[in-house]
Amino acid sequence: MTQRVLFLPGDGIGPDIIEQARAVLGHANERLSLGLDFDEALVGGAAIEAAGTALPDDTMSRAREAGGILLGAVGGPKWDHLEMANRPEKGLLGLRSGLGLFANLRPAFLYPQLAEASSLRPEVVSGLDILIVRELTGGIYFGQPRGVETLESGEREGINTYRYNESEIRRIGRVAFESARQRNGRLCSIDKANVLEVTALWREVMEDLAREYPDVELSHMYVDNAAMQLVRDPNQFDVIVTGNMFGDILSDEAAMLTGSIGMLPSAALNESKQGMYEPCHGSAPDIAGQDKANPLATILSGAMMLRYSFGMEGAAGAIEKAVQDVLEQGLRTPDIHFEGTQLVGTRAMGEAVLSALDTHL
Ligand SMILES: NC(=O)c1ccc[n+]([C@@H]2O[C@H](COP(=O)([O-])OP(=O)(O)OC[C@H]3O[C@@H](n4cnc5c(N)ncnc54)[C@H](O)[C@@H]3O)[C@@H](O)[C@H]2O)c1
Ligand SMILES: CC(C)[C@H](C(=O)O)[C@@H](O)C(=O)O
Ligand SMILES: [Mg+2]
Repeated sequence: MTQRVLFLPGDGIGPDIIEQARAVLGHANERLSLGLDFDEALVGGAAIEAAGTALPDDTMSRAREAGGILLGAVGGPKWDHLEMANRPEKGLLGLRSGLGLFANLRPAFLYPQLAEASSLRPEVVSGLDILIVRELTGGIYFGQPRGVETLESGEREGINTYRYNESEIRRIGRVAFESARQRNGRLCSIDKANVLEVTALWREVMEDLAREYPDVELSHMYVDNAAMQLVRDPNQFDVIVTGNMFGDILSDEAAMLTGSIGMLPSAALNESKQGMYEPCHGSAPDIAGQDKANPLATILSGAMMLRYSFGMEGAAGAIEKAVQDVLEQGLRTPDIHFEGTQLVGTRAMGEAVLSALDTHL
């Protein structure tokens, strides 16, 4: 059976890193006869330039047809104005909500070879393996009303609304409890229940769900403390579940524990496990087109796609082992480079993964 993969390179370093991930997936596809069929479409600033909108209908319909989507990154100073880009119905947010991709899995895993690149001391971060489960289609990103209004005084007021209903909380909670069950049985729900009603409800629903998962140990933590605990003693966490905005912020923080934002892959899944996969970082306009971006988060996102959307565990594992090999060889893009390792560019890193892959297929 043929499986359609849609590549959405997007903006900035997006095309640089997607080129490498596409080559790696293409190689695995050929060698293992995976039956993947590749498609590509425009999103973000590239789509605004070509079609006048960040999420053209053509892209959306091809996204609906794809079994898995691999996105590079979107955005840049020219397009970040809210009217153009990150509206609930446009660009990346439009893709996420249009496809119902509510469950965002962001694994922060420290490859032992990168301990010295971590922002934390090796002994504090050694063995790090955390899964952040972020709700992705609700919360303050999507709540209505929103906008900027002019008050009677003539002054303007910006409005966003933080809301979650019980079923939204329950369905992301289930994903998190199930993940914790398959891992080490520990789940920490992160909220601001001492201040925000919506997250007090979040906590109540998580407590309710915990009764169905007696084998999972549920704890709760306020988000400010969690931000601190992540850099004090990150190994206390196994699975974390949290809302859209807290998850966005905490996952960038967790990325630095693994060495770089360029190491953190992600999966965004809907109820039928259709998925969009992307590195957690952005379009990095400061290094775009300079052969400096780390392509590993994107390549690892490709591996997550093979695993979650297509059930191709063998091929996914082989890509992950190939990434481990190139790190073992000492190859490093600038973001994870340290003394005694070999500085390489985006292309050389991608090519090295591709060569290493052969030994695992
Ligand atoms: N999922 C996405 O597409 C996504 C995510 C975050 C930000 N953005 C967008 O990206 C643009 C830039 O945002 P930003 O600067 O806040 O965040 P960013 O993640 O693009 O960059 C932050 C810093 O991390 C570095 N960096 C990011 N990815 C890297 C990689 N793979 N290898 C090496 N270094 C890397 C950048 O060079 C920069 O110094 C904005 O338009 C923003 O809206 C998009
Ligand atoms: C670009 C932006 C809309 C996005 C988010 O906030 O979800 C990004 O930061 C991410 O982490 O994927
Ligand atoms: Mg983010």
